Amino acid sequence: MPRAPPDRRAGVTNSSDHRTADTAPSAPATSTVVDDGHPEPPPAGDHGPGDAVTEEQGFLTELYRRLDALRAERVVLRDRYVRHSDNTPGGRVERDIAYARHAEAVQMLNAAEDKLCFGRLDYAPGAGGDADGAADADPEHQSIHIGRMGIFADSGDHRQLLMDWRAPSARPFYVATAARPLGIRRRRHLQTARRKVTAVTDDYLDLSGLDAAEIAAVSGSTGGLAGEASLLAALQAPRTGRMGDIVATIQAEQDRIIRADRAGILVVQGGPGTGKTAVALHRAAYLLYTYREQLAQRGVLIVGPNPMFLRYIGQVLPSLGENAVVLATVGELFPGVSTTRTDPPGTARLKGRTAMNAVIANAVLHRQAMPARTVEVLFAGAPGGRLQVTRTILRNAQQRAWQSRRPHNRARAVFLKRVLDQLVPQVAERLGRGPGGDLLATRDDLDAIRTDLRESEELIAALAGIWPLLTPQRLLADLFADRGRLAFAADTLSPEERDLLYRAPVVDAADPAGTGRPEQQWTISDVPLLDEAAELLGQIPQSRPTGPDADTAYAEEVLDLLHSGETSEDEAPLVSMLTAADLAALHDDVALLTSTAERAAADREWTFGHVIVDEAQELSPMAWRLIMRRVPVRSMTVVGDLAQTSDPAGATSWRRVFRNYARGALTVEQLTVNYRTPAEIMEAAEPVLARIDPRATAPSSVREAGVAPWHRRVPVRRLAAVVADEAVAQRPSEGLLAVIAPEALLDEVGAAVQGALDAAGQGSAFGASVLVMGIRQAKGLEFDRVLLVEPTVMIGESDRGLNDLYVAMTRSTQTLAVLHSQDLPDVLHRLKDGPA
Ligand SMILES: Nc1ncnc2c1ncn2[C@@H]1O[C@H](COP(=O)(O)OP(=O)(O)OP(=O)(O)O)[C@@H](O)[C@H]1O
Repeated sequence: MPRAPPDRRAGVTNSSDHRTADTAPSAPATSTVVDDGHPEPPPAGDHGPGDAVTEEQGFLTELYRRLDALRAERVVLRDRYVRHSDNTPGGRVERDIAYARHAEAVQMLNAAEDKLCFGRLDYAPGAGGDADGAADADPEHQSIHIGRMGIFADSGDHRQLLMDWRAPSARPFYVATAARPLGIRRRRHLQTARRKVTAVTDDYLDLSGLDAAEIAAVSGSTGGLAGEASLLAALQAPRTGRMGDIVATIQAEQDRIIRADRAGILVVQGGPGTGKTAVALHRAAYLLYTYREQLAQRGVLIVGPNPMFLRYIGQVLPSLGENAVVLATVGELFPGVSTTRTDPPGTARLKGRTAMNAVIANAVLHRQAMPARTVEVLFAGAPGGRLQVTRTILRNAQQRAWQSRRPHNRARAVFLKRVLDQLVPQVAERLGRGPGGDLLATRDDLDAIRTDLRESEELIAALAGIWPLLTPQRLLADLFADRGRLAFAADTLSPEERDLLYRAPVVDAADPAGTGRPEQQWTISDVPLLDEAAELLGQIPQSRPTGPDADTAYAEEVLDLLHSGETSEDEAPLVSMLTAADLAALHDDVALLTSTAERAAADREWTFGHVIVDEAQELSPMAWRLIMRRVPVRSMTVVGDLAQTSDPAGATSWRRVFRNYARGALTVEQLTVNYRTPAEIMEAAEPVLARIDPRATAPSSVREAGVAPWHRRVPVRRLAAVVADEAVAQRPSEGLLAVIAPEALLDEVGAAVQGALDAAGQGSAFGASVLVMGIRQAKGLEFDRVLLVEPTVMIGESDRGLNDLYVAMTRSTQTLAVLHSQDLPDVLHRLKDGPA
């Protein structure tokens, strides 16, 4: 049963009762539906019954014919390149580039197959060239069809058959209203199934050309949300576990966010189901289309809360023909580490604090601490057969290394060089001094001594212990496993806080040193710390790099030396003309052979052209530091809901989160219409939201489900069994049922549900239609039905338990039932009594 939201076109406003010209009541709409057995009155104006569908079917058939032809052409071109190569390196590169280009085009054409065309704009008479996009319209019919991609006719004039939804000319399809028709007379929504038109709905935006009878015929019909019939059909459809695109039904204010300027940080705050994820993904597609040159090279990074969520959204961009995107959780943002482990709440909160910067910087400093007394090293050429590596020598070298301002691993070269420089005269002493007190050693003698010192294993081993090469993993594993190191590095933290960081080393045969096997212990909150450590440590210089890395490494090394004043004069002119990127670019032809997304995902220092963060409220301040390093241009879209924050280190204010990053370019938008959760469930969830934040307003639901959410109390010993029976009873024939339970009950409930499904002969596993999960996995997802178990325990499991309850309640698109043995939390008083 459709239900009008308070402001039907206002998906985004700054306050719920704010109306602008854009949100004025829309024009009437008429529908023609075929093949569902319920034809509605014919559209007024241009067509008789069924004419519209027939007309559009003719167009669609022609369009698919063209799509097939384009695909066939591209397949031929692609396959020709598989066979073609002149077998020179240049020829192979040319072949691979051409192959990749044609393969990508084929992929894009394949992706456009479903719902290729979903709309049409007819321009008002005289609007012609003035109307936005009129120049692209069919000159004869003054109309243009809108779809997933741009397609031109094969004929000589290369007439545009289909306009890409992202083109500026397609914009009126999403934003034109009766109050602001933008030169559009009629907007038509097409519903299609495979290659067949199933329904056509028209909005008349400019009634001036119609006579009184025509106006009467088109008035009094549905009106309201743009493309209401298509929208409601999409919203009512059973869920598949994969998010779909919304290109056909984007609402005006969602469109404003999708097409917002690329520069700066755009924060989209919105309650559950308001389309934040959908909008963020379509914005990525829009940006990749509009700024293709820049973004195809640098790529777009999308950060989501967990791997299940990334799988859920993973199809949306490919279905829009876009692939230059990296999807990752925070646990995957440090190449070489991939973790879903979490820390206990207190530890996670602490590791998320910016105070950890200083802890890590101190941990590095601790590894550069000089010994308390002179280090003696066996060396045959030294007086007495021992080198005296004094504290003065070491301190001088340490100072020079610090002055170089290089990260630890690269400053080490400066440190070693300075120590050697100071040891050379000590050895040269053996050759004696002249009458004036000068060393007798010649320049050649000094060079030979330096070489001997450099090759002395004893000396190198001694110095390696004083200024060791370190990976971020080694630094952190050593820090967490050693209370002494923690006491030095975390001196600003309390002893209790240091205890939270301490992690007893895992000792096993494969790790005799007993410092643990960090790769098995990393948690999501460690990942930003590893990244911070990587910044301070720098890469470990490769002794003999090969391939493209060799050029980059060499160039960087040379440039570093130049900047630190360590170069000899004859090196300077050469390097001053080059950047590291210039040198690395010599090998770009090789790099091209892997996709932007693959290269970006594997490179910690990769910077993206745009970064999108979903469920952004969950990120800690340390995680934000990591993300900001990936996007120095600060072109970002951040979507989230402060009322849904679960993470103990998560956000409570957007302005606070971005205070130090936005450089004045921060925009906060609100979404206020809930497309997912039915009104009955939102009503029951309102007191929960009011308890989380009394000032917050729940988003208004776009529809009702016709079923009130309910609860039932059962004895504790029967809880799991009752949940299981209910899951069997409610299991939908199409769509998904989620059982969301507190972590403490997950195993028991999971086993009971599994057993009941088996007993009922409904599949060996949960199959596709019943899922049992905790709140962390449910984040961002949606299901047709939700069974919520023991809310009181859920609330007690976390500092942000009420937020978790709010998230769990709002995952459903149809029904919600709560089963519990403990008292129902008072915030759930609006739930009806369920069946006994
Ligand atoms: N304009 C639209 N047309 C069709 N479907 C839409 C539209 N906007 C949103 N939806 C649908 O509404 C549902 C909720 O959207 P989405 O998951 O993006 O919301 P959200 O704000 O990210 O939710 P949450 O914060 O609760 O995770 C999805 O099924 C999405 O496809």
